[in-house]
Amino acid sequence: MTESPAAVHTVDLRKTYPASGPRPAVPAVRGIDLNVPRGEFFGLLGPNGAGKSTTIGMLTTLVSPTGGSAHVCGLDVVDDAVEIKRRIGVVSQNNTLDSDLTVAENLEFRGRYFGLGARDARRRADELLELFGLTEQRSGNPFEISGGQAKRVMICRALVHGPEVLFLDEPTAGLDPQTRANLWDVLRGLQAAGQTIVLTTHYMEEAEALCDRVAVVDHGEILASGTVDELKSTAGADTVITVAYDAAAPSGIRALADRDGITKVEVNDGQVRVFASDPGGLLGELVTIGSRAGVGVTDATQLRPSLETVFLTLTGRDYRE
Ligand SMILES: Nc1ncnc2c1ncn2[C@@H]1O[C@H](COP(=O)(O)OP(=O)(O)OP(=O)(O)O)[C@@H](O)[C@H]1O
Repeated sequence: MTESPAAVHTVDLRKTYPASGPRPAVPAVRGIDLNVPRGEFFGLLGPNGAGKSTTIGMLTTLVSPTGGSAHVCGLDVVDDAVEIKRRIGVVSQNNTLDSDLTVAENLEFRGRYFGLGARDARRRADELLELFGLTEQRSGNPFEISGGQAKRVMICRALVHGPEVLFLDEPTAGLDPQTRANLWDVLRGLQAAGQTIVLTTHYMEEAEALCDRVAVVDHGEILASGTVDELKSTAGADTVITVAYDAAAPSGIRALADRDGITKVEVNDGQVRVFASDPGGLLGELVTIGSRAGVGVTDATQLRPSLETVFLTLTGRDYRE
């Protein structure tokens, strides 16, 4: 038996948006290699402007690459765009439901577009609406329901034709925490049923909560990829303590770098950042070292190992900067 091709495979994938008037060309994606096997829940994680939407745009055939190659279900995103569209479902960031149609009609029309007969399209729409707890909204206008419900309708619409890969661009951006948690449950359920899912997110905790594997993207490049646990252990298993002093950091601070359990100490004027595999008592010590030198602490944070500390370790920048 031949193995079916990977859900997503890219080699040195690139996109440079051309210059326009005074605006210079934008190298949004700068050589990305991805391999997403079937059945996986894969996440592209990065801050705003990292190139996530552009990457997903190329994989879903909406944006044409300017370099490298990308295959989805073994098909080339440039040469086989029509066939790829039949094999994938796409949920974009904004509400793209048709306001002239009811919620159910949005799904039925999509079903008809993909070749289902009227009765099958209606049955499929009803099935999905029930599965997603949207039966009560079936006759409503898709712009008169909550943001979370609209997102669920968009996911239903993307699933009408039974796509092999579901792409979601920032599915929970702008949703409140409860709605986000509900949507996470929906997505987990889909994966448990065998759906391959590729999502983009700028929420660390979303990638951690959902994804089997994650690629951390910044400035159009992959900084690191792997399971969340792999990322934490290879790229930043450290707790990161940041302390702001009210004057230049005391000179004794740098000596901490020689101690077991401390990976790195960064001093930037009054701000000190300590990366530690064993952070026990360290925060108190940073305060004490300061007060001995007559320097007070104005702010202190301690981040436990997470994708956030991974990002900090990889880029030297706070994730939300
Ligand atoms: N159509 C376009 N024309 C020119 N530049 C663009 C276009 N679309 C995106 N860009 C630029 O490409 C870079 C990457 O943008 P992209 O939207 O892919 O990032 P992102 O990680 O998805 O961020 P966000 O979550 O904010 O959408 C940014 O600098 C952005 O301004």
